[in-house]
Amino acid sequence: MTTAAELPVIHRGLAGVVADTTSVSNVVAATNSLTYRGYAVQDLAAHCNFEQVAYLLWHGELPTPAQLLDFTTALRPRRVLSPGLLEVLRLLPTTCHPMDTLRTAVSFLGAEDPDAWTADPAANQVKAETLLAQLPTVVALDYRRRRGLEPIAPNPDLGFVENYFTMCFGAVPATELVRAFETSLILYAEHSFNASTFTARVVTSTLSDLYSAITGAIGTLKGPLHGGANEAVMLAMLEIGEPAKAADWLRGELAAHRKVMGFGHRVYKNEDSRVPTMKAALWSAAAAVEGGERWTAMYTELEQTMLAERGIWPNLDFPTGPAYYLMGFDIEMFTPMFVMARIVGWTAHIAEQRAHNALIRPLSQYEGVAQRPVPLELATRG
Ligand SMILES: CC(=O)SCCNC(=O)CCNC(=O)[C@H](O)C(C)(C)COP(=O)(O)OP(=O)(O)OC[C@H]1O[C@@H](n2cnc3c(N)ncnc32)[C@H](O)[C@@H]1OP(=O)(O)O
Ligand SMILES: O=C([O-])CC(=O)C(=O)O
Repeated sequence: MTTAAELPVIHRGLAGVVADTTSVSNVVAATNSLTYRGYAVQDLAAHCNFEQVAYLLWHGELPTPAQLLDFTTALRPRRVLSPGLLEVLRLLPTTCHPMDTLRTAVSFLGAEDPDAWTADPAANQVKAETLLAQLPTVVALDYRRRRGLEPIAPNPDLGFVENYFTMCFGAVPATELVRAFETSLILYAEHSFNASTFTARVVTSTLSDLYSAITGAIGTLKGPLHGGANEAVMLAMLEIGEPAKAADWLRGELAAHRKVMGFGHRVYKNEDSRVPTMKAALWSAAAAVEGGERWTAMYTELEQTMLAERGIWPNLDFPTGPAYYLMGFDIEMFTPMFVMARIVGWTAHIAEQRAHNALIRPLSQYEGVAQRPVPLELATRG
């Protein structure tokens, strides 16, 4: 018989477990810091565009101007979707969540790619870049088809952010909104062993293909305890309606023992390293949109009340929710837009997992009924 002293230590939710090494990014909770390949994310958000950051995460170094030109010249024409994928998207019900559209699109791209199973790092890098190029086209097309609008073709002459806005709305909005969106993509691009990245690494650890890993990661990100929180934040803000009602609403949620989406984090127990940068971007976006101060005022009320009541800080999904709303995006597109950025982190981790693979398979402590025979009266064989 196992004594209490012999029972293994169980790390529910793998909390506090260091599962492997990584050189992609470093989250340091003690100092609220996040670096991508050694660069502070705040620095990257201040000085780089999203395509530069994607290059950095994939290749380990920021691109020289010539490397950046080569990279974007190769990437931008690949935004066009195949006829097969367009047909699949046409067949999807408009009632499904856009994350289901995206998950199905990636799964189909895997089915359509005769080389999907390759183990060649260079071939998988090309696939990662194609996903970065094509996912925004899928999200924008899905947004428009739900409204009965014709798709707007991608424009290879435009940068990532400008092209995405144009495919959605036919125009590029005010500079403050463009900058806020680019900031959100940079901040969302990577965050070490979060649940969706870990999913991608688990799938990859079986030597399955990149599309399967990304399909699993999209399914994981969709949940409201992870990426789905950015949608839940805005739905809550709309339900609250007025900043003056925010504090009472929040106290009511806590009294009812409900989680308040956009607050708390598994790793950061003080402030999420990315929030001050995204909060500043939200404030600047709000100043550029009529009525924007309603959402910044509500942000402040909710943040202050949560800190006073529970000492729990907002996470990145808290400022991105209202920022995306101010940019005019439908709420159900918020998590797909997180995917458009995190595809970079996921595929960087898939490459790293493949390069130093070990099958991911933890143990469990059994607590079910003790071993017993099949009752003879229920036996159908033997
Ligand atoms: C990009 C991202 O994925 S960031 C995360 C986005 N997710 C959310 O915003 C969802 C809301 N937040 C949460 O559910 C949690 O904070 C998580 C899942 C993100 C992290 O949670 P964990 O590390 O597992 O901590 P856990 O959920 O156990 O919380 C610890 C305590 O704080 C409380 N708590 C944590 N977050 C919240 C919250 N958002 N609202 C209310 N209470 C909270 C818990 O109820 C728990 O209290 P208890 O000890 O009295 O039971
Ligand atoms: O790290 C986490 O657990 C969740 C998160 O903030 C992210 O994935 O960006």
